Amino acid sequence: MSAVLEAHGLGKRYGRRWALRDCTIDIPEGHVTGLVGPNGAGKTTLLKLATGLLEPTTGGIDVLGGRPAAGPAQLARVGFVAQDTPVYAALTVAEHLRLGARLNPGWDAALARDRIAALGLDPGQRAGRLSGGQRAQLALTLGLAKRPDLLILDEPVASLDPLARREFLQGLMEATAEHRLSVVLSSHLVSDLERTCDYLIVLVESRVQVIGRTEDLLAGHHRLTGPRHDPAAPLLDGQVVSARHTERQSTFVVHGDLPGLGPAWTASPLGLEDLVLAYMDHSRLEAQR
Ligand SMILES: Nc1ncnc2c1ncn2[C@@H]1O[C@H](COP(=O)(O)OP(=O)(O)OP(=O)(O)O)[C@@H](O)[C@H]1O
Repeated sequence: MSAVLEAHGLGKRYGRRWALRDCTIDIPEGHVTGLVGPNGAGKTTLLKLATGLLEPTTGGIDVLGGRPAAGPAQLARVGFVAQDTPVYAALTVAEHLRLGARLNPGWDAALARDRIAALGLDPGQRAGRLSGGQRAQLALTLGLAKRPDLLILDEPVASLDPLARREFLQGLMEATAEHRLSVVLSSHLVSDLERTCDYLIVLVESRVQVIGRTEDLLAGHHRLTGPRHDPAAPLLDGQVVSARHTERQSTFVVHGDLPGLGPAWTASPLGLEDLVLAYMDHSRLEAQR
């Protein structure tokens, strides 16, 4: 299966500060990939490198087997909805669709029209008068009607209320199921991605912490809980993602095969949010510095 996005040793520096470092990524086609990380982690930088809006300082990145924005054919295959869902405030919804038709060779006019109708948007309404959620939906419609092979969305739901968020992500999932489409979607909220994404990248402090299919990641991580300072504590060489201790108890998030556990220890599965939080754990990041 070919990669929609492949990066090796990718880095981007602004002045003396690295926004992205040593980034090695391989995303196979056909996935909805969640790019998760706190504010300032480097998510937008990675997405801009993928769309050719930025040039790498180190390493390289291929998108759909070619250099980002290498030419008209490559540009037509990648859709990008930037942060804050940019639309033209003075143009109406219908004018946006006409502009999309003029700018994109593979424009699917029926898809755009039907989606706008299904959303109940008034074609004569100026985009500046739409709500944040409606603007996001308009921007998503423009991205989908371009009929790209890869759609890149930078924090598309950040400004939406929970209901609008759910509707937006639902619309995105339906669209990806209907048209053969890979999606990379950034967010700093894991709960948004739990239902939507089947591939995950956790990016913290400019570095990729973990990447893979969500079901493999969830199957390959456990929470271990047991007594603190236990001489019979499990051997966890190199497996610990995060460690928390109270006076009496230790809790570890570990990856890989479960070690042998003494009777005082329990292992339990992790949810996606716990997994992401473990990789964001501050003490883990301290150790990387
Ligand atoms: N044009 C720029 N000039 C200098 N530094 C920048 C520039 N753009 C981003 N940075 C820095 O690079 C780092 C990564 O920024 P980036 O926007 O990629 O993060 P992010 O994960 O998308 O954050 P957010 O969730 O807040 O959007 C930050 O420390 C940011 O301050």
